[in-house]
Order: sequence, then C-alpha cells, then structure tokens
Amino acid sequence: MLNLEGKVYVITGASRGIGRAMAMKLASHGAAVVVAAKSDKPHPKLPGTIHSVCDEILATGQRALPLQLDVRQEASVQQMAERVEAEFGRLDGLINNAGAIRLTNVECTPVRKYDLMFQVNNRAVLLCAQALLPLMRRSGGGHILNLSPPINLDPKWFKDYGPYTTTKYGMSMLTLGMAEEFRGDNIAVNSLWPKTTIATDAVKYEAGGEQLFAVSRTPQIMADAAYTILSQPTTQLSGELLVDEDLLRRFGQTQFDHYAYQPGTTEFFTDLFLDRP
Ligand SMILES: NC(=O)c1ccc[n+]([C@@H]2O[C@H](COP(=O)([O-])OP(=O)(O)OC[C@H]3O[C@@H](n4cnc5c(N)ncnc54)[C@H](O)[C@@H]3O)[C@@H](O)[C@H]2O)c1
Repeated sequence: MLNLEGKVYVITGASRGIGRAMAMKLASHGAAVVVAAKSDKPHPKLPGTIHSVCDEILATGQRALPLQLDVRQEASVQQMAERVEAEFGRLDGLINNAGAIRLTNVECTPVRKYDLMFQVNNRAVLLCAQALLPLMRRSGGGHILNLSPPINLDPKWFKDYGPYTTTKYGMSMLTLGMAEEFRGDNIAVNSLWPKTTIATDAVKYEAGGEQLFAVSRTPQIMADAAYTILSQPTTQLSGELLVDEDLLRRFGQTQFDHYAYQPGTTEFFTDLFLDRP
C-alpha cells in the first residue's frame, strides 16, 4: 500500500457520492485533498457539502481544503489553481469527477441541459487540466483521472441516455490524447469506468426507479480503483480506459461492496458482494 503522505490531490465534485468516497480514501492513505464542488451550500435534495466532507477528513487528522469551484467558469478554475498553489505549493493529481447527469434520450433533452452536460462532463476536463498543468509540472508530474460512464455498451446507454453518454465518451477521447501529450511531463492520464451503476444519492434521485440498480455497487469500488491508479508509477499506467472491477482484480482485489435494490421500496441496502466468475 503506497503511503500518500506529502501528496496533494484536487478532486472536483467531491461534496458527495463518488468524489466524496475518493477524497476519504486518499486522505486515509495520508494525502491532503482539495475538496472542490460547485456550491458550499447543501443541495436541496442530496446530502453532503464541501465542508461536511472536509470535516470528515479533518476528524481523521489529515489535511483537507474546501473549495467552491464552478468547472464551467474559466475564472473560477483559474482561481482554484492559484489557491491550490498558495495553500500547498504543489499538486500530485487531479481527479475530474464533477459530473452533470441527466438520463434522457435525444428527444427529451433540452438543449440547455445538453450544453450543461457538455460543459461539466467534457469541456471542464480541458479547463482544469490547462489551469493545473503548470503546477503539476513544477511538482515533477502526477496523475489526471477522468470519470466515465458505465462501460456498458448496451444500446440502451446510447438510445435512452445518448446525450449524457456522448459527453462522457468524448471526454474519454480527450483522455487518450492528453496521455500522449503529457507523457514527456511525467503526467499519467487515464479514465475510470464503473462496470455497473454506482448507487449514489444523485443517481438514485435522477433515475427515480429500480432498473438501474439491478446490479450496482457503492462508491467504495471507485475509491479503491482511484487509489490503485494514483499509486502506480506514471510511466506504467497511462492512456488507458480502465474499468473499476477489472483493474482491481488485476491488483488482487476480489471482494466488492454491492448495492441491492429492494423492488417496490425506496430503500437500498448494502451487503458484501463476493467473488463473481
Ligand atoms: N453514479 C454512477 O453510476 C456513475 C457512473 C458512471 C460515471 N459516473 C460519474 O462519476 C462522477 C460522480 O458521480 P456521482 O454519482 O457521485 O454524482 P453526484 O451528482 O453525486 O456528484 C456530482 C458532483 O459534481 C459537482 N458538480 C456538478 N456541477 C459542477 C460544476 N459546474 N462545478 C463544480 N462541481 C460540479 C456536484 O457539486 C457534486 O459534488 C460524475 O462525473 C458521473 O458522471 C457516475
């Protein structure tokens, strides 16, 4: 297990869900974490804020910085980069996790929602990378990790959720390009895809139904996968579209949390999902 003491990571969209789980995981291995998200206020329907996540991390004795950031705004992203430099003087990794999820087909997606998803899920990866690249270079390199949709090439993802899926698949192409572009800077760039839906509060709320949760997991598997990726030497793992479960199996993990949906209820429960063939 690599100790991340002395290392600093920016995680966008870390006020809840997968981003929160990743922040907690990296902090548990000694890293300082910049917990960035759009608002410093609670979401009207969803739990978690940048402050509540930082409080959880600070309670474990690690360093965390709450940072209000709108990844759609160039000025906000630039201010974030300046703040990170002023607070920590270095940066070892950027996790582009902020996401806008609207699970609708082409006919039912308002253009302004498509623009929003494109800006948050795709364009922001370019903005954040541009702003943080100089500091990562001065820190000797590091990792960029981009969050992708489930690697479920079932036509459903294109037919029913085409607009969301497209913004994310474009981001994966950016990932491959950046990996080549930044290789000489000792910066590894990968994207991480969950094999199944991750039952975060946002997805439960957005889906409002059960079909997405027939097989799904808690955010923990994504946090474990992110830690594993960031622990690898930049020269050994870059330019890959990684799938959470497959990656972890490659590194010896065979047990994963499983979120099981109880049909007809709005309750979810977790149990331990043992090795599957
Ligand atoms: N949950 C899943 O099944 C699943 C599957 C595949 C990919 N993903 C991706 O993983 C990421 C996290 O998913 P989640 O389910 O935890 O989502 P979530 O909605 O719980 O979290 C999204 C986070 O992004 C932040 N955010 C949104 N717009 C922002 C903006 N303009 N500027 C800064 N921050 C902004 C929110 O404040 C929040 O912290 C997303 O990119 C999502 O697309 C999720």
